[in-house]
Amino acid sequence: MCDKGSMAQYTRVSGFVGLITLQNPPVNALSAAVRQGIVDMVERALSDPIVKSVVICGQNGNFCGGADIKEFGTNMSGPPLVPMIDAIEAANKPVVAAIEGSALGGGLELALGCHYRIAHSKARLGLPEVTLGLLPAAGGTQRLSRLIGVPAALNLITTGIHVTAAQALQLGIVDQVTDHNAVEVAVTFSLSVAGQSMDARRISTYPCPLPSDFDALFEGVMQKVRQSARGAIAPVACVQAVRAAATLPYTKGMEREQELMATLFTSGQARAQQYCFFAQRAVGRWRMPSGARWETSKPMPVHKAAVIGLGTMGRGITVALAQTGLSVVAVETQEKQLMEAKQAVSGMLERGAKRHGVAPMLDRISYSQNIQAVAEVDLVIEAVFEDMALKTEVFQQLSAVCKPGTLLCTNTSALDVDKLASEMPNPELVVGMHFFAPAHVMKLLEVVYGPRSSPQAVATAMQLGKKMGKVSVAVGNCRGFVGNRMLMPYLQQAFFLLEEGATPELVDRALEEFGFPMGVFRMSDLSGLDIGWRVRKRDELVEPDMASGQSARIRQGSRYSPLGDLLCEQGRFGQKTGQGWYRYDKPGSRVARSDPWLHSFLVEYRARHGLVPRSIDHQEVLERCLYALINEGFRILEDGIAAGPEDIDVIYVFGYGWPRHRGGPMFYASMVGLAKILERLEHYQQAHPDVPYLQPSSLLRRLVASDSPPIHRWREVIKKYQSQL
Ligand SMILES: CC/C=C\C/C=C/C(=O)SCCNC(=O)CCNC(=O)[C@H](O)C(C)(C)COP(=O)(O)OP(=O)(O)OC[C@H]1O[C@@H](n2cnc3c(N)ncnc32)[C@H](O)[C@@H]1OP(=O)(O)O
Repeated sequence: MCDKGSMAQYTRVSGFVGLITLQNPPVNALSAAVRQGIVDMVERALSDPIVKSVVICGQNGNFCGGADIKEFGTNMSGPPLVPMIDAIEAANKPVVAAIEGSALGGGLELALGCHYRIAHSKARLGLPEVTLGLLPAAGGTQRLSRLIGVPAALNLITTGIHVTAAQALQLGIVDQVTDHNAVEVAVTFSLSVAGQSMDARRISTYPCPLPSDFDALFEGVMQKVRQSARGAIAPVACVQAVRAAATLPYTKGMEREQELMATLFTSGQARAQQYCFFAQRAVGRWRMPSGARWETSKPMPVHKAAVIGLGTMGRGITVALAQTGLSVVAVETQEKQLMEAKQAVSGMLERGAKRHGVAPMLDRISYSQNIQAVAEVDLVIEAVFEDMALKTEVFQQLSAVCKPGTLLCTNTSALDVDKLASEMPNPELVVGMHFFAPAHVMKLLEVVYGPRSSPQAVATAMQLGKKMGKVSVAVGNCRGFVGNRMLMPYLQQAFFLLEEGATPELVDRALEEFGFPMGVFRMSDLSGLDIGWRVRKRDELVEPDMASGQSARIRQGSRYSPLGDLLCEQGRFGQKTGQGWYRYDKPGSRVARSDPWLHSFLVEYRARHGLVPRSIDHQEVLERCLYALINEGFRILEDGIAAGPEDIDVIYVFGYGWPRHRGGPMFYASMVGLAKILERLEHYQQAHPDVPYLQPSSLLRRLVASDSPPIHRWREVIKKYQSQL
């Protein structure tokens, strides 16, 4: 007996069991139609005298990915989740959740309303609402706290982590884990408990186990959450909701959960985080200006890969490749460096394996000092020193050694990928794979294509990035690609602000209060001031052109601040030398302390250049640094280097610490209002006419002239703009 009409299919199985199957591919999200289906089918099962028990499962081996995120922000119709789940819990016949695939968010909340939960061993469970700027408001905060206790519930709900079935069993979230067909196991089990009272299985009736150090626990968690959330409101609301579970009766706790959710639901932060969710998925659907795109470009199979150069980046890339299960040939010509790298890579793999409870992939890697060892690999990632001549030489050797068709990737962060490709006999096989340090940890990968890169090469690098657990974004080739190119105006404005009267502390505080984990100066100290210095030297910016009679603060016709160069000349390279924009207790220390030397240096510098310091507030810091960065983002879109604003936003959220609850720079611009961004850029450009980065981009002007359409419609304007160029 079967009813296939709705988005929750009803079947009677084993004679007496009502089986309700959620049907909303790909993740069986709880859309209005699915909720209606569940309500109807539960009612039907409970009113059918033949049915003794009920099992709820999801189609295609996937229980439920939670509420339908696409419905948020629309006029939500259909039955609400809370009464639907309450009705399941109140049922007088046993209801068993058969969890395969994912039970996330509203999906897990639905399962918590059931009387029993049986999970397949490969299932994953969690309440990730916090990552969407929300909280689990279908009773999740109230039921989970009662079921597994406050500390464990706080951990799951404030971080949004997914746990494995085995972990869920240990925590007490599920009652049984099986390697067999979870639906069949659940059906058999449901019959074994048919006829029994379910009173003891209704989680909402459980008392919430209170930890002895209750106040200290909440205080500690709240402090931790506030520190790591950097202004995000959802994690704080999650703690408040769990506290309500611990201190209030269930119905009152539910009222508090709803109240907190109401504030989050309509917040700009929730919009930003939900935008990020979809943007992260949208970047996988890449397209190149040539028209080549993800659906029509088939990746090449990659079984064996090589890494050339085992410095910091090469080591991280080797680890990341080995962790995906690939065979890796790691090449380093310097013997000492090779020995050190072997040790470091083994350590990283062992630590990673321990953390994830898996075997370290040490035997996946073979080391060599000889580039000939890469002859049989399918793909090479070059990670040698950032020098064009050296990279060209390595690539030429690779072309001679590798089997035909091997993909040649460079991990350059700044050099011209197309120029490198043009030196090769097969330029179509060359792409950039720009990893971020540490490469085995950081989620972002920029896949850089030039005009000669083949769609297949891009598809292969994108797919490999995905396998490595990266968020891969395909971008065009230009100076700094997307991320570093946008960083240039941001850094430049920060330097100018120091010249005009700000301190590194003031600038960093403004940016950290905005939500960055580190302000620009603390970040520069961490990465090393010498890196930018080397680039500026290569660009011949460091030496003033006295012959031209121009000021020491003008280079190549534009305003320039030599502050960073002057610090480097003093050997102040940041944390590694114990001094940079801040001072550190010793080289390598991480705690940045205010440095009186630096403050006097700034005073002298301003006096020497006739600069009269003025008071600068946080608003000016944010507008100058962030709007200049955003302006460059518009230029990148104009140039077709990024396909859409989502690509830029994903790069900034996953690679540059842009706070997720602000959605990325381009989303932030859309929230601030494009007309306001334009007006402020024009204002600052008038005040600083010698700064080209403050000149508003034509695309920004065009968007404002087109009534500032919402961000999802920018691509149409960009397309029109580009077709008119
Ligand atoms: C009124 C509210 C009351 C109560 C609170 C309840 C709130 C919630 O439940 S909020 C939702 C909580 N759930 C999640 O956050 C889970 C989100 N999804 C995922 O983490 C993953 O999609 C997955 C682990 C479930 C599957 O991963 P994977 O197999 O890698 O697939 P994709 O991520 O690429 O997703 C495929 C496809 O499905 C879309 N999608 C996924 N989840 C949802 C969802 N909950 N609602 C709507 N759409 C969803 C996803 O966007 C992909 O489609 P596109 O490529 O077109 O974007």
